Amino acid sequence: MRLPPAILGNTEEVLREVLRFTSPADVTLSRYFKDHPRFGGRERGVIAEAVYAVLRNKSFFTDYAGAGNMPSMRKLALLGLSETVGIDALGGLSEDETQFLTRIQEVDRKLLPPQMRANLPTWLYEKLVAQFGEAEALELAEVLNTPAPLDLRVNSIKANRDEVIAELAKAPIAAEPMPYAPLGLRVLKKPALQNLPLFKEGAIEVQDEGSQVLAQLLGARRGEMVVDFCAGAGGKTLALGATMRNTGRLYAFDVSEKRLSKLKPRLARSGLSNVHPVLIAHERDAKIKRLAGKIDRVLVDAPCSGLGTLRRNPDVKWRQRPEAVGEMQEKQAAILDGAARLVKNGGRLVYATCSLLNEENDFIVEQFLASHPDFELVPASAVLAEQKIPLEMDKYLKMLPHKHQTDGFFAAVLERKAKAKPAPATSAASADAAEDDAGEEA
Ligand SMILES: C[S@@+](CC[C@H](N)C(=O)[O-])C[C@H]1O[C@@H](n2cnc3c(N)ncnc32)[C@H](O)[C@@H]1O
Repeated sequence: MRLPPAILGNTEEVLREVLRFTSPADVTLSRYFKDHPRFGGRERGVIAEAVYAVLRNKSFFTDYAGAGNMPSMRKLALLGLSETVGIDALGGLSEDETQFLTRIQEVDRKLLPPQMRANLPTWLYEKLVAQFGEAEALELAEVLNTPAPLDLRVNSIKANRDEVIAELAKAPIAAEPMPYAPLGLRVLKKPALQNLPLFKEGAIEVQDEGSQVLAQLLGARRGEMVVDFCAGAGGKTLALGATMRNTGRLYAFDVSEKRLSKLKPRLARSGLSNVHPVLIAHERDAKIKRLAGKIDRVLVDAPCSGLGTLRRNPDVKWRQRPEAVGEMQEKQAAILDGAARLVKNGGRLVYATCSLLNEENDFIVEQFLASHPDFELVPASAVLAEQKIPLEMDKYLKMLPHKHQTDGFFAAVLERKAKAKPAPATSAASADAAEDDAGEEA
């Protein structure tokens, strides 16, 4: 079905605003749709997808939209729309516009210069090539520039995976179990879920498979004291609460009141009563102090560049600055250090990000281990085996879009060494051992 010709002008209008990069693209789009309430669901979807297509392909599109007399923003809007719905669905195009789109469709994108093919800013392209090598960086970039699938987590407090598949099928919505997350389902199209009883009653939550695996890596158990240090709107908190079978105590800390407030309705739907949201001022807040050394498991899902989520947030690559990565590192190290104080002897601390950059991942963990000799790394491979998750990993969990069809996630499991029992001071040897122990704890 052909789209109304006016949609081109609207896409151009909102695109101009989005490409100023003064706020996240989803925020600008929601504001625009609020100001233009006449759009139906389909039109909103088409405009939003066209804007996202431009963000994903910006290097290539801007290069081709630069030449000629047609205004470049109109060309970008045309390119975004034709990428999403195809040229034939666009009504009222001039001959010039049709010719322009046909010419671009004929370009073999595989022959473009590598960075244009990757559609990444220079600084990021260079970092990814240095880390992965050019061939893999291009493979990664290609997947990062495609829309993410829709993943669900079944809330095991309310239902099991088979029940949810059967219930979705009645809608009818096709969903299949995911390979790594034991409660994960991938929905084959992208239907609206908000009005389904399954959603309203808290039997399902939208959550990327990688995020589900990451929560699982903490290994939270029934009756434990657990802290989700950077809980945000609670994506991982809800998964942890269900893993704990709604027992024990799960503190959800965050410095953002706005984000924590988004956790509240999700919590109400989930049926969990073991979660305690706590607004903290910073990672050394006095509210944290009283829990020092008492917590079994702490998750630090640290604030990061978010570059692992480009499939969902393609504007991030254009909005993020290389200098910001350095600022993030300082914050990440400080939060990890603050959170580590909570962990009891023998307890576990998981440091995680949704970044692809070693600087925010391996580097932060290595720096932490060097300055915290009372912690040691537990290889992710061992924890995944414990959790029966069929993923081949080494020291760290590294979920990658081109390998695992998830967002990019990093996680490291750190364990506070159990304090050795004081040896009876009857011999010189045991006195030496006690002294060594004291040195380690200092
Ligand atoms: C990656 S997001 C967390 C996402 C969340 N865990 C989820 O699964 O939906 C990082 C969070 O860290 C929070 N944050 C930033 N600085 C913090 C600090 N010093 N202490 C605790 N949380 C902090 C941010 O407000 C943000 O919500």
